[in-house]
Amino acid sequence: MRNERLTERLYVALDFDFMDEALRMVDQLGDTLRSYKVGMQLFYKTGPVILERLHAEGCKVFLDLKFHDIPNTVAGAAKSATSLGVSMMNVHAAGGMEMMKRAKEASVAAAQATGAEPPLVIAVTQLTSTDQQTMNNQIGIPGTVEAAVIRYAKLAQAAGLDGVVASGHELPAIREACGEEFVTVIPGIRPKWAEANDQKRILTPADAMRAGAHRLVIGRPITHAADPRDAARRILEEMGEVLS
Ligand SMILES: O=c1ccn([C@@H]2O[C@H](COP(=O)(O)O)[C@@H](O)[C@H]2O)c(=O)[nH]1
Repeated sequence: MRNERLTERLYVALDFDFMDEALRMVDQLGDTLRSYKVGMQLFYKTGPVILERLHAEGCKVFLDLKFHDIPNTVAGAAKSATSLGVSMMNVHAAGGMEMMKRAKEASVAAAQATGAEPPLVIAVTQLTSTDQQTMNNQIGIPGTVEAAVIRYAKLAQAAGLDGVVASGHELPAIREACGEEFVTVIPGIRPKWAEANDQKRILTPADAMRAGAHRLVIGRPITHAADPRDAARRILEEMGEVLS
């Protein structure tokens, strides 16, 4: 996975209200980037047609709907999402072992039924917008964020999932606990020149690559930039410098 081309290791979050805006961004970025994340904001407005349009452009899609429900419902959602041809989808690790296991099994079965490559199914651990204080005092999870993330990551791995979404801060501990092959997808990425916005556990693209991230997810530093293509190029350059 680390041998993937740089452009395949950076997913741009298409957090837009309308399909036209999202497709304009894809057009603007051109061949600089071809991997996109579609989340709730856009998918709930457009439905699967946005995925068809991105696939028709030859882009890879991470469907970020963060399923969290009873195992039977999440298994059904994973089956439906797999039929949409996405290359990666996610569930909340807080849904527990059976929910995650059923999601992965349903996804593999749905892909096998059509002879398609099964998507990666990964688990969201602790959102990058939460810090220690919020986690302990509001959500009520005791201990450090890192300990909570590792607990979720080990549970996801035991459930047969392919990897996790976490912040770059926990990367070394995840690699130690779950091994090098367990996929790490890292949002909360902020180049030095970008604002943090609502993200709390942030890392620069270079630091995340140095810490061993498989894939980065970046939205606003690219999509809200005056020149998104230039922002994407600068980020890819920063990632590339670490690898060279
Ligand atoms: O812990 C998480 C899980 C998912 N996300 C998603 O990633 C992008 C980040 O966008 P930015 O504009 O770069 O902040 C966004 O779509 C989130 O839904 C996350 O940030 N943290």
